[in-house]
Amino acid sequence: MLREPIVTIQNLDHYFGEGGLRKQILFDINLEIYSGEVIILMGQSGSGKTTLLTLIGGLRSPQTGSLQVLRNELYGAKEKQLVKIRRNIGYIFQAHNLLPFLTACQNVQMALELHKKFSYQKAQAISKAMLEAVGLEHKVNYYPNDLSGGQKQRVAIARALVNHPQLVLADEPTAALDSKSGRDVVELMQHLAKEQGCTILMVTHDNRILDIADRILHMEDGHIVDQEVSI
Ligand SMILES: Nc1ncnc2c1ncn2[C@@H]1O[C@H](COP(=O)(O)OP(=O)(O)OP(=O)(O)O)[C@@H](O)[C@H]1O
Repeated sequence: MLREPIVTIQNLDHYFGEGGLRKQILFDINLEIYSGEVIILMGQSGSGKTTLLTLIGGLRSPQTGSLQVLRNELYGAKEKQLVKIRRNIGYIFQAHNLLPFLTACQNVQMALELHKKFSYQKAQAISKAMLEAVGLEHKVNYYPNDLSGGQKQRVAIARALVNHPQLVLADEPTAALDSKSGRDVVELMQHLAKEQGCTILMVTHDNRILDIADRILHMEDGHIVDQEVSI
């Protein structure tokens, strides 16, 4: 069976700054990511991992080359198109970015309501089910400040996956967690992603979770220098 890439990157460079301060950050990135893959992106601080992740996520615009995500070309795309593509991507960041004045359930529900396809009651039921899937059925009405770091990150995972996105981008999702919670959180992401058939691209410095990846990409000074495929 021919696998179709859901991300195709060709000759992508990226620069920050203007005039004399202009600095090249990414150099001729070429990459294909396939449906259902779990990919880990590693590399030293400043090597360009987050820049690449935010480009793929439509959070900044490509300046050169070609970047296709979920069959859309992002190079030259208008803000409106980028917003539409972002709705099909789940984001998980190091800081969970939960809204402190909303309960766990309301935080998840908010992501669903952006799609406006469900009634309030239906959205609430789906959000509760998602929190149950991440093992937080007893915490649905808790506020983020009353949850542990690992629990907050689980809520963030529930929020990222509740819309069944085809692509999940995670930037150091375990950085704020102890090793046991970190491991639990990525195993949960991997399990839910395989269940939903979505692709995960995760930036991490955490050597303890490398075994969950199908492929590991190494970045150095803005270049992808090496790829390892897990057996
Ligand atoms: N908005 C920006 N303006 C100017 N320079 C930036 C900007 N964002 C990132 N950079 C620079 O681009 C380079 C790559 O940053 P990036 O955050 O992509 O690296 P990273 O590999 O994710 O690093 P880390 O592991 O520390 O998060 C760094 O030198 C950084 O200082």
